Amino acid sequence: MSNLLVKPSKPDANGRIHAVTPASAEWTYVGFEVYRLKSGQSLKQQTGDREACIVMLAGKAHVAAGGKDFGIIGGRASPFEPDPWSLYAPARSEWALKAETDCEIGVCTAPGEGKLPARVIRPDQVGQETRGKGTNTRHVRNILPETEPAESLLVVEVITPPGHWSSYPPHKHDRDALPNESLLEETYYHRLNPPSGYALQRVYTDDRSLDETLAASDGDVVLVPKGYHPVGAPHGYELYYLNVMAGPKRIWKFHNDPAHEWMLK
Ligand SMILES: O=C(O)C[C@@H](O)[C@H](O)C(=O)CO
Repeated sequence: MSNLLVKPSKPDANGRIHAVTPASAEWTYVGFEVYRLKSGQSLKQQTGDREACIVMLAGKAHVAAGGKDFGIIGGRASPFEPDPWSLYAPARSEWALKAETDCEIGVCTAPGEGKLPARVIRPDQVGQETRGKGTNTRHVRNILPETEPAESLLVVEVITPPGHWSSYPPHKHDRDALPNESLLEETYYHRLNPPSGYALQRVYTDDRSLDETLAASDGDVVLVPKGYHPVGAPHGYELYYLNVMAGPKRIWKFHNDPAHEWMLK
């Protein structure tokens, strides 16, 4: 199986089903974990030299970070529902969470020094946009875009309707060459509705030294260390994904594959 496709494991004692680290992904910046917690279960982490954005994929939890109690956040029953709640925890701090209901939680991390205060990111602070035309239409929720404070993390979730494509036409961001392109590693956490479906994701470079087409099932993570990374949702299956991006500069500047850029005109 491809090294770019990461299957969920059985939940460990803390409910963790994914633990992507810079070491496991063989890259430098992005870390990503998923926890499935039972109501009443608790979680606590020191952030160390990384900042964290804890996304409530589903369920409600009582949260605290940076010595501050933020009360109960969350509420949606699944990530296919709108209105994500998240918690930002700076580097060199501690965050804690107690599940008020069964929860699914994404922990997105990237390097930081601890320059910013902890905060809750409420649904009304999340910019929503619909991108594309026809079967390229998809719905984007900008949880932590470059216009909002963080040191290196970028976090976004996307709903791709059945039969549609997203991250399309194919684009890449793998060269530290601003103002034309930025270098950002990226993870995709895929969920399918209904869960028996799969998404198809291709990851490829111009010279095709990397060219893989992956079938991502519900709960899989796809790693995008470099290259173009379009995604298709087959007929009958709605696709949700959570993207985490980070690199040397906190700017999302992508480059479209010239072979397919014509469709934007
Ligand atoms: O517009 C989309 O379809 C989402 C993508 O931009 C996705 O967030 C991504 O690939 C970021 O590089």
